[in-house]
Amino acid sequence: MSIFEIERLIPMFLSVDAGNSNIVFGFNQDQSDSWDKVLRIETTKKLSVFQLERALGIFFLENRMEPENVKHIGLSTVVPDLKPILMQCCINFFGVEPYFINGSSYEKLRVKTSNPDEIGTDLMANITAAYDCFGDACIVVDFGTALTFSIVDKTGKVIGINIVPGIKTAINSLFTDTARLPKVSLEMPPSVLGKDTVHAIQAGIFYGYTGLVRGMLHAIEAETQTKFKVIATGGLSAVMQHLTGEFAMVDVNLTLKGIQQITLINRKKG
Ligand SMILES: Nc1ncnc2c1ncn2[C@@H]1O[C@H](COP(=O)(O)OP(=O)(O)OP(=O)(O)O)[C@@H](O)[C@H]1O
Ligand SMILES: CC(C)(CO)[C@@H](O)C(=O)NCCC(=O)O
Ligand SMILES: [K+]
Repeated sequence: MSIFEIERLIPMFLSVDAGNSNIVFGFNQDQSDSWDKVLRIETTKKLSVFQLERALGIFFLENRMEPENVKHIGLSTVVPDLKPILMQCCINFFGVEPYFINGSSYEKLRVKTSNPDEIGTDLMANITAAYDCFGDACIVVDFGTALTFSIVDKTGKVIGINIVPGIKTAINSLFTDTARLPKVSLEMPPSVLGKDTVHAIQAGIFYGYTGLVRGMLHAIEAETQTKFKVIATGGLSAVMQHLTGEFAMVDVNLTLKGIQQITLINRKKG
């Protein structure tokens, strides 16, 4: 049997994480913990089913993957308008109807929330995967369009959420909401003392967000009198290298994992 024939037999799970900046398609070879095949598509206002199918088609060709191998799909979207487009795209391209994560998806989980219809499904995916990993009091810090903190006690109860403008969102808002400030790249400046406008913004953002994250974690631990395991995720966790000392773990695939876990628990019969 050739390697390609073997690959053809391996069933895959697809987690779709539709956020405000990116739609992430993560492919997982059943139950294993590898998310090495990931397609990111920018979340734009006029995204069509056709555009998504074309992007998937190219990705599958490049990676020598077969749409028929995808047997199960879990879908989380925090952009309501994307739901019908993504559902249709999955049905057309894979012939599979996705499991759509919503406020009723959490009943069988070990984690509990008192606000299932309001909390973002991406945050619940993060929380599910983090608690599955630690089984203890934990905080998920997600560096996405929004910078979020999801706080879980040792019993798995979600005891709080914090939402802050994400790092890129903050940089972009300085550019769009002022007359003279430029759009700057996400780079650590040479010094905290900004000597020109670009460095002034970069230093403000990098040192400011470092302090914000440390300050939030400190305030949460002080108020709850609890020591938490802290796990970071989100594309921008990579640019906050100087914060790694704060985290027990960094896992950029946390949301994809949680989407898979919530889907499999709900799809299991009985
Ligand atoms: N390694 C990286 N280095 C720099 N920027 C990155 C990296 N990976 C992702 N990004 C950018 O970081 C931003 C955040 O990415 P991430 O996928 O965590 O969240 P997002 O999709 O923007 O958030 P949301 O899920 O809220 O839409 C995006 O604008 C993305 O383009
Ligand atoms: C906070 C974001 C934008 C993070 O992606 C998303 O989870 C969301 O839109 N949540 C809804 C509000 C809430 O979680 O309380
Ligand atoms: K995200």
